[in-house]
Amino acid sequence: MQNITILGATGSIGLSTLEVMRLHPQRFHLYAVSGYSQLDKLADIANQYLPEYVVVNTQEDAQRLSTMINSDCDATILFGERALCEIASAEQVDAVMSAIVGAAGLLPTLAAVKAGKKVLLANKESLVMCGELFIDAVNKHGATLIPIDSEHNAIFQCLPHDYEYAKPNSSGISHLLLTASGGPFRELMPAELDDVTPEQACAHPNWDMGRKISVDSASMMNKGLEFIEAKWLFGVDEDNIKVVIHPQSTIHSMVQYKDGSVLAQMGNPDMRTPIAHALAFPERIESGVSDLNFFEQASFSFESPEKARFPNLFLAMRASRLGQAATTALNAANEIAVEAFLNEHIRFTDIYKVNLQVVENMHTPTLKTIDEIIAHDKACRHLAQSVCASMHQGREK
Ligand SMILES: NC(=O)C1=CN([C@@H]2O[C@H](COP(=O)(O)OP(=O)(O)OC[C@H]3O[C@@H](n4cnc5c(N)ncnc54)[C@H](OP(=O)(O)O)[C@@H]3O)[C@@H](O)[C@H]2O)C=CC1
Ligand SMILES: CC(=O)[C@@H](O)[C@H](O)COP(=O)(O)O
Ligand SMILES: [Mn+2]
Repeated sequence: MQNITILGATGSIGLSTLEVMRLHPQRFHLYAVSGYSQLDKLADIANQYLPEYVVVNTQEDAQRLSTMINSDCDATILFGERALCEIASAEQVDAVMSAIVGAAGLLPTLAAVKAGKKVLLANKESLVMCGELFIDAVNKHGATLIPIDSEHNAIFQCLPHDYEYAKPNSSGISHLLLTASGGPFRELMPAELDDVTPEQACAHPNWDMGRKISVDSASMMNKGLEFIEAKWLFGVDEDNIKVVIHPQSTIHSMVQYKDGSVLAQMGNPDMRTPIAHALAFPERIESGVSDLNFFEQASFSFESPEKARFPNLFLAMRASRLGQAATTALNAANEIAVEAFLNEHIRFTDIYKVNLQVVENMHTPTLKTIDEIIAHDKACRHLAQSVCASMHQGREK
C-alpha cells in the first residue's frame, strides 16, 4: 500500500489522481490533501476518501471546513504553507502528487524532494522558476522525480530505461520532440487575437484543464514552459528540443534517435494515463481511459509553430538560453498577466507584451539560492503588476 499526498486535490489533476486511486483501493491510500478556494469540493473529497490530513489556506478556512466534514472523517485540518510542506514531507508518505498551480507549488514540492519522496510532478512552474536548484535537490536527497505533464511523461516513457541524466548523446538520442496542440486559436490570424475572451481562451480543443494552464495553451506559453521543463527534467540543451504542432494531441511527444528511429507515446488525451503510469511505475495499471481507436482516428497532422502567431513560445526559448533569472521572470510575469487577462483587465495579446517587458528588464541577476529566487520572483511580479495596471488604465480611458 502506498500512502499518497495530493497537493492541489481540488483541481483538474488532483481530481483525476483521485479517480485513478479509486480504481485501486488495495494499492493506494490517500494520506493527505490540500485545497485552496474550493472548500465544498475539498470537504467532499475528505468525506469520501477519509485522509488523515487536510490542508487549507487560512485559519478561517480551516474552521469553515471543520463544519463541512462528516463525523466518520477524523482528518486533522491544518492551514498555510508550512502545513503544505509538512504533508509533503511526512515520514508516512510514499509519493506526492504536486498539482498546485503556479509558484505556490514550489516550496511544498521542494519539501517533498528534500524528504527524498517519490514526486509526481505536474507543477511545471517549479522547474521554470528554479530548475537547477530543484534538480540539484532531487539528486542530493535521492528523490524520485516522475513527470506528470503529458509530454514529459511521454518522453520519459520513450527514453531508454538506463538513460543517464544530461547524457542524451551517449544514449543515441538526436533530440526530443515536444508536441503542441496549437490551442483554441491555432487557426486565427495574429490580428484576430486582440479581442478573444477568457472563455474562448479556456476552451481547449482536446484537454479539460484548469484556467491558468488553458490560457497558457492558447498563447503557447504552455509549450514555452514545457520547453524549459524538458531541459531540466532530462538534462538536455535547448538545441536538443524541438516543438512540433500536432493538433489532434494523440501523440503526446516523441524521442528521435540518431539511427533514424522515432519513439512516440500515444493515447487518448486524458491525464489519467500519465497519472496511472507515474503512480504505479514501473508497473502498468488500469487508468479508466478508453483504448485509442486507430480506425476512428481521422488523421495525424503536423505543423511548424510560427513566431508571429505564438511569440510567447519563442520568448520562452530565448529566456531559457538567457538563464535562471530570465525564466523566473517569465514565469512570474506570465502568472500575473494571465490572471489580469482572466479578470478582463488586459487583452489576450497583452500577455506577451507584459512577459517581454519583464524578461527584458529582469534577466540579469545571478540567482544561487531559493531565497534569491523568491525575492526575484516577487520583484518581477511587482513590475508585471504595474505594467498590467497601466494597460488596464489605458483600456478604461
Ligand atoms: N490540468 C492538466 O491537464 C495539466 C496540468 N498541469 C499542471 O498541473 C498544475 C495544476 O493544474 P490544474 O490541475 O489544471 O489546475 P487547477 O486550477 O485545476 O487546480 C489547481 C489546484 O491548486 C490549488 N491552488 C490554487 N492556488 C493555490 C495557492 N495559492 N496555494 C495553494 N493551492 C492553490 C487549487 O485549489 P482550489 O481549486 O481549491 O482553489 C487546485 O487544487 C499546473 O501547474 C499545471 O500547469 C500539467 C499538465 C496537464
Ligand atoms: C495535458 C497537458 O499536458 C497539457 O500541458 C497539454 O499539453 C496542453 O496542450 P497544448 O499546450 O499542447 O495545447
Ligand atoms: Mn503538457
